Amino acid sequence: MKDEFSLIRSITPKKVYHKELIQGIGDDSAIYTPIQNEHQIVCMDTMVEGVHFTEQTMSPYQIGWKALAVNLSDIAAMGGIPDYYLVSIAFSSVWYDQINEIYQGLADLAGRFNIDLIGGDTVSSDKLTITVTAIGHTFKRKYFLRSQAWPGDVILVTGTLGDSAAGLRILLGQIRGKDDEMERTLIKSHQLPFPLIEAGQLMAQMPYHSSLNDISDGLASEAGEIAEASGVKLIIDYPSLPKSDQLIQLDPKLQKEYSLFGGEDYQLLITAPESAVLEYQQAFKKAGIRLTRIGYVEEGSPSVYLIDGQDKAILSKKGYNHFTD
Ligand SMILES: Nc1ncnc2c1ncn2[C@@H]1O[C@H](COP(=O)(O)OP(=O)(O)OP(=O)(O)O)[C@@H](O)[C@H]1O
Ligand SMILES: Cc1ncc(C[n+]2csc(CCOP(=O)(O)O)c2C)c(N)n1
Ligand SMILES: [Mg+2]
Ligand SMILES: [Mg+2]
Ligand SMILES: [Mg+2]
Repeated sequence: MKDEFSLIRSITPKKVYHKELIQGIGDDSAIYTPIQNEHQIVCMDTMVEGVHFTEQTMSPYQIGWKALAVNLSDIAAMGGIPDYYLVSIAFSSVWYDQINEIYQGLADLAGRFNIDLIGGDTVSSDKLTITVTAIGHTFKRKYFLRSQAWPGDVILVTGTLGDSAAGLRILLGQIRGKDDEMERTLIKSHQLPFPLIEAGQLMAQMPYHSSLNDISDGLASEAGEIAEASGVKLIIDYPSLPKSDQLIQLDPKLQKEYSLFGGEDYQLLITAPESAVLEYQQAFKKAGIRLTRIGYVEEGSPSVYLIDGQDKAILSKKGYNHFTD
C-alpha cells in the first residue's frame, strides 16, 4: 500500500557516519553537535521534472545521485567538506515505486563522502521535485568566495567543459555522436556528475587566496558571477578551454555553444595568484584532476571578455536562466 510513513521508514539509512549526530530522521528536527573552530556551510538546490530532467534523460537512480551531486558541488565551491544532507521530495503516486531507487542514488553518492541523511520532507505533487539541503564545514578561514578574484590572478578550470550539454542533446535526440562509446561518455557526464570536493580540499590546504565557483549555469555565466562579486574584468582565452576527446568530435559551433553556455558541468572555475599556479597544478595532477589555465583577471568594470584568435569581445552572461530559457 502507498503510505507516506512507511515510505519514510523505508528510506531511513541504517548506517550513521557522524558520532556528533544525536537524532537524525525520526523526530521533529535533526539535532547534532557542531564541531568547534570551524565554519558551517549550508546550501540548497532543487531539481524539477520537466526542467532538470525528464523520463527520457534520467533514471530515478540518476535523479537521486545528481540532486545530491549538485549540492555537494556547491560545498566544493566553498572549499568545504560535506557532513549532512536533507531531502524534500514531492511527487505523484506514479513515482511511488521508484522513490527507493532515487534514494539509492542519493545513498550511493553520500557513501562516497560519508555523509548522513538527517531529515527532509515528503509531500504529494504533480511534478517530481527534489530539493536537497547540504551541510558541511571548512576549517578556520579556509574557504573560498566569489568575491576573491584580484587583478593579476590567473583563471583556471577543472576537468572538461561542455560534455553535459552535449550528453543532454544526445539524450533528447537533437544531435548524434560518432559512435556509441562517444555518446555514452557524454551522456554519463550529464547523468552522473561527480562533485569536486577533493579539488576544493586541495586548495584549502594551501595558503593562497582564490575565488571559486562551480559551473552549473555555464562558464560564461559563472565567470560573470565572479567578475561582479569581485569587481574585476575576466579575460578568457577560448582556444585554451579544456574539451574532452568526445566533445571535439562535434561541430565546432556546437563545441563553442556547449563549452561556454551549456552548463551542468559541475567543474570548478578558479582564480588564483600566479604564485599559486604551480602548486595547484602539482597537487591536482597527483589527485588525477585535470586543471587548465584559461585566462587572467584585470582591473576594470565587472565584465568577461573572450579572446578567440584575433577577436576579443565581451562574453555576454548567457547561460542557463530559469526565466529566460
Ligand atoms: N529563493 C531563494 N531564496 C533565498 N535565497 C536564494 C533563493 N534562490 C537563490 N538564493 C540564493 O542566491 C544565491 C545564488 O543562488 P544560485 O542558485 O544562483 O547559486 P548556485 O546554487 O551556485 O547555482 P545553481 O542553482 O545554478 O547551481 C545563493 O546564495 C542562494 O542561496
Ligand atoms: C530535460 C532538460 N532540459 C534542459 C536541461 C538543462 N538545464 C536545466 S537546469 C540547468 C542549469 C542548472 O540548474 P540550476 O540552475 O537550477 O541549478 C540546465 C543547463 C536539463 N538538464 N534537462
Ligand atoms: Mg542554486
Ligand atoms: Mg554554485
Ligand atoms: Mg542556476
